Amino acid sequence: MYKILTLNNISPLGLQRLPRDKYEIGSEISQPDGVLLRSFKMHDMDIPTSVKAIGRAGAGVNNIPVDEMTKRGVPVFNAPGANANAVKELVLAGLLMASRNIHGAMKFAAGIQGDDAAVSVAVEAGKKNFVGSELPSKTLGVIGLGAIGVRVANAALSLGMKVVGYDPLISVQSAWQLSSGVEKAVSLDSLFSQCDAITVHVPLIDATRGIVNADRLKMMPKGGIIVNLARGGICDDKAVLASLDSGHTAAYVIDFPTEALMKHAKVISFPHLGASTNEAEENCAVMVADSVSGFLQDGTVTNAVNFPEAFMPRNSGTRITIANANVPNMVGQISTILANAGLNIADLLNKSRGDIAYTIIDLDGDIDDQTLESLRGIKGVLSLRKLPPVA
Ligand SMILES: NC(=O)C1=CN([C@@H]2O[C@H](COP(=O)(O)OP(=O)(O)OC[C@H]3O[C@@H](n4cnc5c(N)ncnc54)[C@H](O)[C@@H]3O)[C@@H](O)[C@H]2O)C=CC1
Ligand SMILES: O=C(O)C(=O)COP(=O)(O)O
Repeated sequence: MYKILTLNNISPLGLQRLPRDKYEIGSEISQPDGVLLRSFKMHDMDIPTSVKAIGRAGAGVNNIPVDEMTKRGVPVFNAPGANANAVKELVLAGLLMASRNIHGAMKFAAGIQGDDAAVSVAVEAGKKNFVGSELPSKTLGVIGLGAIGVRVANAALSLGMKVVGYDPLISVQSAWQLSSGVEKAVSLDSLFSQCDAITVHVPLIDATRGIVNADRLKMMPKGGIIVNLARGGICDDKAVLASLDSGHTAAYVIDFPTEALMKHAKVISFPHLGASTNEAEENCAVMVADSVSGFLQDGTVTNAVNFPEAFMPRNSGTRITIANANVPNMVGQISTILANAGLNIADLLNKSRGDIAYTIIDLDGDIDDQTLESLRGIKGVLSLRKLPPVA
């Protein structure tokens, strides 16, 4: 029986992938084998040593101590692209709300009092205060061309916008999906100087913290729009507020409001709603439940942010999986210990990613505790699991 601790509500469709005869799931589980979560902040949590896998039903993993888990040999899975369409749609909504002054106009309409005739007079008199502008002929800058950024860039093109993208680390898959109509910015400064609206779709990491700052906001033409549905901290909020107050920036759309942002008339605040659609919640939960169960039951690795992809079909024997430092002669030491124990390797897969390597070994026979301890004792081994033969 595997024990799964949930730290947020996870869509039932995802939890159904973990059958009750094999999984005990709950928010109060002690000594869990796996953890499923969304935005719960795990940094201050004492993560039990029983945890073998963590599954983030979403994209961003800045709420998880990934480096610490890597040192423990614990994979952290996420759900790449599973909520990207949901975020894209809210970005477009935010862009339209800002460019058509919908936020202020709705507040005005909701505040009108009187009978139908009075309402009609107020509507016709008041609408001139909310004149907006249309998207075609405007230039959108997209920072980060991953699952979300590519979808936003392609959608903005189809709405008639000129689109400029910036992502020095763009993946081959994203490059394939990106419309050829999206122009490449040579630098962030160049992107800011040519864009009427800018949207960020990068993870919050040291390199991206504060990339939208006072100097860059000044490079934008007057009346610009900033959209941040990625993470608080990617934009320097104080600088954005100052730019809104000076009249240089027209609107700031944010999915991570703060007290100061929420009070500001030119800020459109959403309550971290980007991924909150039924479809995205289901997609994320299913994807990450499959990854976590694949790892717990078979030691396979799909969509981990800190482990190499690793899949080897299961034969009927005992399987061992080992995460270790990516240094020479680890497989040599492992196979020597197995050979000395008289164990034949039926199949073996060894993959590496950065500082970590991961090995799956199917054995012809069973492995005893002493041999497992010898393997654990190899310098550089971070975690080792023995998976019973498939029934
Ligand atoms: N508001 C919400 O509910 C949601 C927010 N997000 C946020 O959006 C972020 C992006 O999500 P996805 O597009 O799914 O991730 P992704 O991993 O597919 O794309 C991120 C892109 O950022 C690029 N990048 C990394 N560092 C960069 C840098 N310094 N400059 C420019 N580009 C850089 C990467 O090369 C990659 O192409 C997530 O990390 C998360 O923080 C994601 C989903 C929902
Ligand atoms: O996937 C992400 O990065 C998100 O920010 C979504 O967060 P949530 O799952 O809605 O708490």
